[in-house]
Amino acid sequence: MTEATGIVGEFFSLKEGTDADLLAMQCGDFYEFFGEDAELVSEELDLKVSQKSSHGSSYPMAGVPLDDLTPYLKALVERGYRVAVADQYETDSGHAREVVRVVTPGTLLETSDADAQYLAAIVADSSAGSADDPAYGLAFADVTTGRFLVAEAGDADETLTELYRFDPVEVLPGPDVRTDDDLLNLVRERVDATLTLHDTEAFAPKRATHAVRDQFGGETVERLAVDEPAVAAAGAVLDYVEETGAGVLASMTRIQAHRGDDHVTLDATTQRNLELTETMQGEREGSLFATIDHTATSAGGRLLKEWLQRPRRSLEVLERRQESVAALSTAALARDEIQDTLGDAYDLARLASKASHGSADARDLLAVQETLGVLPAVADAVASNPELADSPLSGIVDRPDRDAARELRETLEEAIAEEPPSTVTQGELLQYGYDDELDEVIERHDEIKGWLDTLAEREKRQYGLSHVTVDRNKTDGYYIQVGKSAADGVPDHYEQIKTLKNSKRFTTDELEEKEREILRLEERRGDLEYDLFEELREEVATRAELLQDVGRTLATVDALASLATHAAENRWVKPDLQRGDRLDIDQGRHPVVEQTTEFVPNDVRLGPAAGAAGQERASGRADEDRGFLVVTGPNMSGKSTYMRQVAGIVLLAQIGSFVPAKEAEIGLVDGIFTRVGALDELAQGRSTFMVEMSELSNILHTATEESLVILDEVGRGTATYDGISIAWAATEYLHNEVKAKTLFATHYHELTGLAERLPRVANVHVAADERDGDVTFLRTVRDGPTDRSYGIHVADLAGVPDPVVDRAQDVLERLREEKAIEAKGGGSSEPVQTVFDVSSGQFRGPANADGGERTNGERERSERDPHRNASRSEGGSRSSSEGTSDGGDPNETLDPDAKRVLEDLEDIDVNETAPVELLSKVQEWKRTLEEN
Ligand SMILES: Nc1ncnc2c1ncn2[C@@H]1O[C@H](COP(=O)(O)OP(=O)(O)OP(=O)(O)O)[C@@H](O)[C@H]1O
Repeated sequence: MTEATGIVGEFFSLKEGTDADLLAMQCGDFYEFFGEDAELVSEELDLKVSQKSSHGSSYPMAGVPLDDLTPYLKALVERGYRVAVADQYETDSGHAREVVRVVTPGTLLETSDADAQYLAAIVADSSAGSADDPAYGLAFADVTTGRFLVAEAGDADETLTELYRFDPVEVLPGPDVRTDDDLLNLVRERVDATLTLHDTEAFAPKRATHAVRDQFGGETVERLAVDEPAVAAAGAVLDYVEETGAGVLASMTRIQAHRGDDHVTLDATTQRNLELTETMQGEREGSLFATIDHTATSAGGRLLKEWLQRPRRSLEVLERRQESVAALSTAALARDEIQDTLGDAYDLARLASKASHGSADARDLLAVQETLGVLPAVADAVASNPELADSPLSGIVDRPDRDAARELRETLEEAIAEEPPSTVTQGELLQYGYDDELDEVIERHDEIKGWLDTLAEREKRQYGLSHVTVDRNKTDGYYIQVGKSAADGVPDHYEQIKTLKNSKRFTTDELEEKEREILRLEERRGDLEYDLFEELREEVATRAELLQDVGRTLATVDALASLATHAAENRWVKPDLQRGDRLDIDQGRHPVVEQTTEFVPNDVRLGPAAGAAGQERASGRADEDRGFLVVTGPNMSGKSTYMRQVAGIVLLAQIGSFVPAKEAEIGLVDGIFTRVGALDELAQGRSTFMVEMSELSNILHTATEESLVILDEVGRGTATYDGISIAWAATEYLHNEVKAKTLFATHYHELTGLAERLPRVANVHVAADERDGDVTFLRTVRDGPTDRSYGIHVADLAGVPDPVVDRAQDVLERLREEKAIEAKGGGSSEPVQTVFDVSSGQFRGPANADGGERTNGERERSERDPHRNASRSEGGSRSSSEGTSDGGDPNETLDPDAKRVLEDLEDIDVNETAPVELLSKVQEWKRTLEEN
């Protein structure tokens, strides 16, 4: 195919010169795809394929009109393709074509998504970190807004954390990273980004440093104070943006270092577990962000999301935000007014990028003008409310150069027409009075237009004609149309051009001359306006930094007003932020669950007691220093919700938000770490236990004394004894070595004993009430451990058939009575594991585990109440009601499926089976019983 000549040959040779997946080549008024590209595009976008013959061969061809390329490009890039665009231009000898741009996920400007669209680069730093786990330098650029950041990560985990936080759409791995399959696989797994191999030389430190200096100024590298790999990553990103021809370098006006130290560490797992921006099921609805987002603008929403993903550690920064939120939450009317005003604002940072790229049209500049006008309106609203005027908001609205913003707004106001068209080549973009030459053209144009508008009237009067109209169309140009009845009476100088059913069309020399002039003027006006508009657009592009400043200010006010709205509408309070270890939340609630549930508030207290009388709430012991809470309670009681609520409140406090509580004192944390159930990973085919342990390992390595750690059922991915041992050891380590504030929910009641041994460990439990076999969840957290798990009750609630529930109850009671786990061998001081032989209902010691004499447990199963099953049979399943009223062996009367389930149940060794496995067993039994 590559031997094709002519236009197809040109296509293939241009395609060969680019590493893009697809090429769209301009051919006159169309962009065409040929060969395989045509087939692929037609499949993806439902385009019609035709055949193009070229020198005896035929090639598939698909095309889109010139002006329609953008939506097709967008759709292809969003499907992960990189698309090269070749434009046609005139030469002395005809046409030539050249690739002017490669559009990729990270360089697509035409996005309709409000989220940031980061392009990232990762460079390994083998001089730092260990040889097999080096440090990394990272750069993130959002071409749609011009935002540019560099960051450093100590190891691969931190790299993934940053990637997850910025959620890039395209990643450029540096030369060393390309060969690191483990890291690349993790990147692929964690972020939904296209991986692009960009020219290795662009990552070379010298070249990259040059690029960074050229773009951001001579002192940049020193100012950023980051190591070479981060600069290399930034340089590679700049090079890539330039090479792909996105043309937005002008809007990249600033580079900032994103420092982990300024932010709360939130590893990728924690961001996911806390459902910050999407739920575990991947839905936006139900996430913390969706719950608290009341922003009026897309830039405000983007900023609020960024705050959630990057909570702060600086008390000063947070207190400033809090003060603004506090002022806005009480000044309800002013807040409404500000939010209304913000409703008129457009996304200035994105408009600045479009102006730099040269794709902004007159409506975009009008949007810039209108949005610049929002700033003084917001500033006035702030100034005229004493509470807001006294808050840090006054400083925020004064931060951009307000005079420069006003001047640019006035320039645009004088220039842009009130309702400009979306095309920029056909005039009517600019106002009268903006340019003398243009004014002359407009005046002359208006004059002729006036002459044309009154021509019909004049002709009627002068020649006594009725039914005369003057109009214009593409084929006839301007014409005088006369009704049939009057058409015979037209003067001689009328020249007939067309006969219609009820009328005739004429022209005159004078009309033709005016037509020529008006066409000439229109063309002149189009050219002149385009030139003037381009100058104006360039002027706007040079003010990119100002636009970004104003955009950021409006977004900040929007995000703060959103926090204030949520606080006011949901009775949230301002937390008292402090340095130190205290965490004292009075009647806290879960920020998301409280929206849909009658929520029972709960207290939490961790860290040193204040000693004041008021601190006796949660524990009743004001003097203790508790740093580690073991949270027990029945299944479904609310343990996870309680712990997530604590993490959520701390996180909200550290973005400057109010929190769902009656009162809260919060010692700032440097990181929030969570490890919660990993059932979701099972679906991805990873070992649950392996995932659980690597997450635990990460926490034990990374958390510090100032961190908050949430562990939900660590150890349940393995057999009970292993699980308990791991949970026990992890608790000791977190308590003694790491000293992080920790909440640990567990079903291992053995762990509650740790409170006796470790001074800062305390037990709390989520209470449930059991009366006559019915369990009521109270959702209240109380001090002390719980004694039971009520798991069987939950199995019952979930619809597990009665015989299974009853049998489980039976086994449980026996285990309790016989204290199986605590049993000791006869006379020996060594603990001996005892096996409960479910078929005989007896306990056996290890020596005779194969069926010998029993050493523990005297009571025979037959001694037990044989009617137990019958007592639950009312309304129960068929097998239970058939079974047990005659006092014989209940199993005898069961059908074969139910028997098989019971046999299975008997075979299973509860202590040596992972809970997850048990759960799937129960599901299998349930299915078997339901099917018959
Ligand atoms: N304080 C509360 N007020 C009202 N509803 C609550 C409260 N806490 C939890 N719930 C609700 O109770 C249900 C169970 O909560 P959760 O999942 O936290 O229980 P759990 O004890 O962690 O369960 P398991 O041990 O089975 O994992 C959820 O539907 C939750 O919305």
